[in-house]
Amino acid sequence: MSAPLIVLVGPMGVGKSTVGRILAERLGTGFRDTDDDVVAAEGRSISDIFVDDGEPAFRALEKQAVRRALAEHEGILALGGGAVLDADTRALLAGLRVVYLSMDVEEAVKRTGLNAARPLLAVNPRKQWRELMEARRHLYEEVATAVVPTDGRTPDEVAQAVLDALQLPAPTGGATPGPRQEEAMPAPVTRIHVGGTAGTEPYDVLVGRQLLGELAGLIGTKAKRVAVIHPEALAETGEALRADLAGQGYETIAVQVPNAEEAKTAEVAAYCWKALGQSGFTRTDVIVGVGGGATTDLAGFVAATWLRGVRWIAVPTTVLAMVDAAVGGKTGINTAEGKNLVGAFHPPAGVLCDLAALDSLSVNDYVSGLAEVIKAGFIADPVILDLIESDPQAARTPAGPHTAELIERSIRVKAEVVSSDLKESGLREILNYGHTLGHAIEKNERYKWRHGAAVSVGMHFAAELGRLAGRLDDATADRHRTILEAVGLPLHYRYDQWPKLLETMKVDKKSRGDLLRFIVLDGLAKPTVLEGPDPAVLLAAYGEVGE
Ligand SMILES: NC(=O)c1ccc[n+]([C@@H]2O[C@H](COP(=O)([O-])OP(=O)(O)OC[C@H]3O[C@@H](n4cnc5c(N)ncnc54)[C@H](O)[C@@H]3O)[C@@H](O)[C@H]2O)c1
Ligand SMILES: O=C(O)C(=O)C[C@@H](O)[C@H](O)[C@H](O)COP(=O)(O)O
Repeated sequence: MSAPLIVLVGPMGVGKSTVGRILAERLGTGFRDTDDDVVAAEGRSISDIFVDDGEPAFRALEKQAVRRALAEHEGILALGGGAVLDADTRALLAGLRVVYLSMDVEEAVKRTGLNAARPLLAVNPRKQWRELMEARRHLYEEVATAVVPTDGRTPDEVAQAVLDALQLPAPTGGATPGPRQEEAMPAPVTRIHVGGTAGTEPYDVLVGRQLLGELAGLIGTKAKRVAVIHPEALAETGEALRADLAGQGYETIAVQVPNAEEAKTAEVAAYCWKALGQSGFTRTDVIVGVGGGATTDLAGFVAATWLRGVRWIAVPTTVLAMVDAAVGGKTGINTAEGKNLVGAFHPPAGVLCDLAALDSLSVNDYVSGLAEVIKAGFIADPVILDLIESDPQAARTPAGPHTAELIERSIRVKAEVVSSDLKESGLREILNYGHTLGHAIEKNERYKWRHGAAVSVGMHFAAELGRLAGRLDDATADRHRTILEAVGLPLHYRYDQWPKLLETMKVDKKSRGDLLRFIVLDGLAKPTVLEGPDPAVLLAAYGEVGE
């Protein structure tokens, strides 16, 4: 992976571009400016972007431009004045030679004045400058390996001061080697392969950080248009992705859909189809679904149905979507009669699980995703259960010591199953552990419960059913309660709702005619099907769950 030789940060007007060009010339390397990148990608000035779209929109574009430039550029890189406001950007600068070019307020007002090309200083420059610097100075200092004052110096003198501060001699020929290359190691990426079955293409699930650079490669060169479908909560991310892809030459649209289950409706699917139709989306074009499982289920379904199937890429941003929803090609929407009743098997062309996305999840949504992780533990990989039980509190946050391992292990479980049975003709049914009752609870709650919470209650029920049916030992059945409770997932639901839940379970996708079918365990990691259980056993199992 490449890294810039020197990164220049500092306030607007300090001379990063002028000094950067001089440094590039002296060091025999190239110069790049992320503000220029944004302007080129958008075809508008920065002032216009601020005025038309607002500062948050500009910051999102800037963040993508910085990320891309850091990954691609080996010379001198100047960042926009506010780039360091973003915590992810600051993290990306760790280990690089970063020089903060500073200047005092008098010099700043002299240099910037009422320059309309600098939108943040358009009114009362002296006061605004002070406020800006109060907010930013410590951030420049945080990322800098050297601070070089520019007051009273010519650009040539500043460039020399930078070389002196970094102890970099200007070479007599050729470029100076990149900075501390052994320290700027690429972040590890795990690649989990999903085999193609039933005439579908194989694909990979990538787990790591800074993965969005992989997107264009997955979209490929045959696509002319890309539609980024994202939920309201990820408006900034969706727009940043769209702008990044636009900067790479694709015609792009961002399609914002409601958060969570409200997106999984025929009306929202129709809204997406309309957006595709109006943009002239053809069979070679590509949909990117970025968001939680509800969004990836919808985006995949829209991809499956538009022109009878176009390629799509999943960018899951919740634990649940990474470990389950985005992998395996089950796409769909809900109807008034039940969960996921309309859908298609339509695998993605690739899945990018960028673990950094998890940092903005609410605890509730993070923990909800653990239900599917725990499911993978009970049906196939008990090491998952051991890891969670070793510190359940730590497992509740993305900062926990086993986050990446838990996610990767769960994806491997899913990948192995769907690689051999895409269309759920047998083995795949085991992934529905806890879902028969779980889906009925979701419907009963009009989808106000998170899927993971409902599946948690459903797994408790399945464990009790397995125990009462004489299949599951007490220790493993009890382990369901302790682990689910330890991470803060629910075990119980309203007892009086049983008749309604039973009715809904009759239209579960595993039912055959009037025969109810459940996934239960014959023992730890030994899932099996329980067909047509005695109604009295069902009720007794629910007796343990109902309250
Ligand atoms: N297709 C499958 O195989 C499969 C498997 C499991 C679950 N699912 C489906 O997945 C859905 C549940 O997915 P989920 O638990 O991810 O919920 P979700 O998609 O409803 O997301 C939960 C909330 O988090 C928001 N969000 C998403 N990413 C965020 C982020 N990084 N930061 C902040 N907020 C963020 C969403 O907008 C939403 O409001 C259900 O519809 C379920 O049926 C499908
Ligand atoms: O991938 C599967 O197969 C699953 O069953 C995974 C489940 O966790 C997921 O909730 C899935 O959407 C359920 O599918 P459904 O066919 O029961 O609607």
